[in-house]
Amino acid sequence: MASNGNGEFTFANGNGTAAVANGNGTARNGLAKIQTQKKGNGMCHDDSTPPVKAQTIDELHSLQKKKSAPTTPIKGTQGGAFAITLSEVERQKQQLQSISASLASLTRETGPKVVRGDPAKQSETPKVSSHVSHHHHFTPTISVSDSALKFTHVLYNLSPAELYEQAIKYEKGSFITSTGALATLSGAKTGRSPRDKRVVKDDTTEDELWWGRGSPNIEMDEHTFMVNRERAVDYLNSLDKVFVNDQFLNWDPENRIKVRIVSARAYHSLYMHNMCIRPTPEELENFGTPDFTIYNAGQFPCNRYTHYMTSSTSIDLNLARREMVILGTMYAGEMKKGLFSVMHYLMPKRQILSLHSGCNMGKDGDVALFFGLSGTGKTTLSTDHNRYLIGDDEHCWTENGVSNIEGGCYAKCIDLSGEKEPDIWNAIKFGAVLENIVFDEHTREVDYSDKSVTENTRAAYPIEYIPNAKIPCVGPHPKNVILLACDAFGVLPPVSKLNLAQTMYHFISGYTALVAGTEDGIKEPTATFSACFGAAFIMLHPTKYAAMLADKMLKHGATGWLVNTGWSGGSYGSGKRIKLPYTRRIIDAIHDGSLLNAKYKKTEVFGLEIPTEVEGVPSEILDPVNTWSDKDAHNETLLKLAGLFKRNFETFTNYKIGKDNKLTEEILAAGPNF
Ligand SMILES: Nc1ncnc2c1ncn2[C@@H]1O[C@H](COP(=O)(O)OP(=O)(O)O)[C@@H](O)[C@H]1O
Ligand SMILES: C=C(OP(=O)(O)O)C(=O)O
Ligand SMILES: [Ca+2]
Ligand SMILES: [Mn+2]
Repeated sequence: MASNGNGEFTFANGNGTAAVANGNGTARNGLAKIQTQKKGNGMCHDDSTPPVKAQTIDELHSLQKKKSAPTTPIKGTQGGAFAITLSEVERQKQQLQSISASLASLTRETGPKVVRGDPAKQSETPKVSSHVSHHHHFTPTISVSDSALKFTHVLYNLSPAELYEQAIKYEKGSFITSTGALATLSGAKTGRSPRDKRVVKDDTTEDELWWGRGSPNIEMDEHTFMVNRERAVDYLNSLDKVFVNDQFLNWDPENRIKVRIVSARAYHSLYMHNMCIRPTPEELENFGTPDFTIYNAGQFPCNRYTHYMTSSTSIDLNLARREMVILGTMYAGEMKKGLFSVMHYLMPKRQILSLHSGCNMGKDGDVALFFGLSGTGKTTLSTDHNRYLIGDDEHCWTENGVSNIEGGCYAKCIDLSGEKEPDIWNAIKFGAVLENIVFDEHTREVDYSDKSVTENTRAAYPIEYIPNAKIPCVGPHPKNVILLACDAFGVLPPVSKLNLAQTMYHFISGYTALVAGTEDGIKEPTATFSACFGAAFIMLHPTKYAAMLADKMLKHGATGWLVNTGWSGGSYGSGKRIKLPYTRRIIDAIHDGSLLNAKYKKTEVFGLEIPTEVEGVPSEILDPVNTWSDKDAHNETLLKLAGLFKRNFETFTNYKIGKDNKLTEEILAAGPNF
């Protein structure tokens, strides 16, 4: 090695001849020239790029992360860096105390000690906060349990990127797909467990809620709730770390609910980050005490020796305590739909109607609601490239119009295709959670047709991932109320115009059909009736919601429609599902008003008004009987379904709907006649 006199060194190459630098920095023999320069201190430096401003690797790594911009100081503190620091410290302390109170055992006097941050990052000096009961002052005694000595690390409102890192590092089954979504597994449960959803029956709820036959509210007592709550809290505190999300529900600022979700998995934290409304830094600063708290200890089972427990899963709602406990299921939809149940209790108390529906708005401000049970098309049809998306699943209807309860969408993605549903397809990118999908182990490309894990594969993404989402997610009073039924019998028309009594009849019935093959033992289409198209989530008697809907539809002149997104040309097995583009044409014709003034005829048995023509849809499919080759089979199936409707409605014949008997009588008469 020799200096050439101007600070450059040349290296001898392999065959003993010196490589000579040429003018443009490349050695003549093709090897890159290594340039160095003599500095004042006589040491050698590579000056092709400015030197890094670090002396050690640790220092270098510390340069990589910039401190997040300081959030604005709490109102009332005067400017100056010192004041900001103080209030920031005080605010963080209050926040930790609030979380500590959430996680406190209700039987032990002290603990847990909560500390902010990842336990893996030892360098962070812990800001500890320990919950001390109001009744006792903390004095260490021998009765202090180990759990009171242990830190609970809290990962508070992490960003999607941080949650990705947590999931990938610590949760088996977490992967990044080729489009940047986080693929996860929800474990043994890949759908909701309605038979394990319990509600505390106390003096108040006994009178207020819907109990008994048909009701989704399976009773439990206060004590059993506390047993399960303690089990969940102890489990969460035994972990290295827990995730805490403080977020909002409902885009209507007057009726916004503050929710806290304490969970054990980054997957659950990211899911709720996407599904609830995300607070701004300022809103988070002034968050205070949550209105409702979820303890998600889903990995941990409930104790079968506990009273009322009938399986290892229990989803427990205590309205008085404003708490929900989840044991024995990691299906994320329990959290979303659990909070929806809470809204179905809180909102009607304020004369606000809560709706299990999608909602979108046209360019001219016309709003449509899409009611329907799981898989009937709420998400698919409310996500419409020509309209503004207000929300895909949960809404409120107030004196002022509609508002979305959530901040995200939860789409079924079995057989999802980019051509048919481009907006949902494109929303599955960085930040989106993909549950139980199957992907290529090398390319990480998702195979949406693969049902190996479950048929109920799902994508959860923030609503702003849909390009024409309406933010804030509110709109004026609905013009059209569309009831979706996926009729696997193939006898309901693709579209019917309903009068108010019919709308109420079908709303209370809440019909859809499960198809054979999805559940063991189901050999033919099975009718499901779920009052208000969401019996699993309502808390009051269905007639309460129905009366409110009738009232609002009448007042605002909304038109009801029944749309069959299910089978045509025969039942499941012989017929086919109605093509999505046809359903979309029908929905377009409802939105643009053309269907309101079309020519109609009345069907037999159900007495439904069906149009004779819809633009872009073959006219022969509009009356189902035309599509069946075996007319006798059609008539038989039609009567069979009508019978099921009748039998289901018997439960409601003794109830009055609304203030006058006239509406009740009209609704009873609006069902099938035969
Ligand atoms: N004609 C149709 N109308 C609506 N959805 C259809 C139709 N045919 C097939 N589908 C499929 O049915 C599913 C509807 O699911 P989704 O919109 O998520 O329902 P929901 O939100 O009501 O649970 C989607 O996978 C969609 O692609
Ligand atoms: C999450 C759910 O909602 P939907 O199927 O209506 O989208 C569910 O029912 O579990
Ligand atoms: Ca549903
Ligand atoms: Mn949906």
